Amino acid sequence: MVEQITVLGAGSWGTALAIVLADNGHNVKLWGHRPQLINEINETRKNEKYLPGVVLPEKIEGFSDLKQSLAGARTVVLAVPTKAIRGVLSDISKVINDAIIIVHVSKGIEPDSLLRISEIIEEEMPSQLLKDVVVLSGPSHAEEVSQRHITTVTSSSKNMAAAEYIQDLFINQHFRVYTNPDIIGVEIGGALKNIIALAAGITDGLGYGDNAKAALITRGLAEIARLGSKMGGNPLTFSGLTGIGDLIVTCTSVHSRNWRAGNLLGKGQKLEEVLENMGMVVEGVRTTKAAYQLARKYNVKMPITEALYDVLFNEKEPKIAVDSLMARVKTHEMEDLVNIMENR
Ligand SMILES: NC(=O)C1=CN([C@@H]2O[C@H](COP(=O)(O)OP(=O)(O)OC[C@H]3O[C@@H](n4cnc5c(N)ncnc54)[C@H](OP(=O)(O)O)[C@@H]3O)[C@@H](O)[C@H]2O)C=CC1
Ligand SMILES: O=C(CO)COP(=O)(O)O
Repeated sequence: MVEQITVLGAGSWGTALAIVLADNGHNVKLWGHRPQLINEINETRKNEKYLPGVVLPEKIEGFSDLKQSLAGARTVVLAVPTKAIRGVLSDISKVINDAIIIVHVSKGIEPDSLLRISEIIEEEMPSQLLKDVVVLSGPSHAEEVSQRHITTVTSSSKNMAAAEYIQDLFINQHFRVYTNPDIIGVEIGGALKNIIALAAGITDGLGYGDNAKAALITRGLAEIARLGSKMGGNPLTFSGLTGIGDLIVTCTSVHSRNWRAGNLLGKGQKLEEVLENMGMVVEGVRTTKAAYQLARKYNVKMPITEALYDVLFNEKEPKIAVDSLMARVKTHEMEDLVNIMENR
């Protein structure tokens, strides 16, 4: 069935997902807060800053007026950086009258409140305006999705019927969507992989090789699963697309902004300089702060996160942080896994 869907956020991911939906025959209203970018989208069928060279299908119409973009919307895809989410939700609730399904695609955790994005949505939206919250997450760089390269993601919600509805809207021959009822595990995996990608960029920037990256991916997964399971996620979710899958793609792809930011840090640039030059969101920085706080709250060992926290926020030299990780007290590789399985 052809639907009308609103995508909020005209950056790389919002625009790439609008393409998937338009390819599936849906009418897509793409909202961005900068009128100049929206004019460019409508007049040239391009979004050169975020997806250079990609031609946007005619079924995508750009809007800079939020109320107009939401008129008649039943399903709304929220594709803005996590730090913008509360503001955008508050604006949405002022301009809609009927309940909507929100599909969020952002990867982060809010520092201090330590809330996952679906929890922020439930907190911020009046309940009579919110039908369901679904998260769509997985190994999916916008650059490749916009070129119809094969991609797999996961749709998750407390309400499996809603997760399946979103699966149906997005799935096609090159964008395969699975479902998973474990929204906690899906959101935690998607958010925390950015921390490990920053660390992988740092080790690459320092000149270490593939062994270091493999170590980060596997030991990173151990600490993500350790925290995520304590928070109520299913340990098996971390071996799926939104866990190891997203870790692999983000730690190894030059498309990753988190990996690129880490790489520049490893080469000696300062954090402020790196973020200024990126021009796109690097979610892992804020999420490192949140994960550091979560590790303390849940009393979970997260050595990679803690080492990165010191590099980002305590001016620790990346090389010294790596050296201290390697000099930690020796331990049993599977200790974590045994504990996770026994605690369930
Ligand atoms: N890019 C990717 O491959 C993927 C990204 N994601 C996630 O999607 C989320 C969005 O990332 P992505 O699209 O890549 O980020 P980008 O940096 O590419 O784009 C972010 C967009 O959000 C806009 N924006 C920033 N602040 C606000 C605000 N207060 N109100 C409205 N719009 C705002 C930006 O506008 P402006 O131009 O003014 O800065 C820009 O259009 C992130 O959480 C990311 O982790 C998930 C999967 C894949
Ligand atoms: O989440 C992503 C791929 O799955 C995008 O990662 P970056 O934000 O690091 O580019």
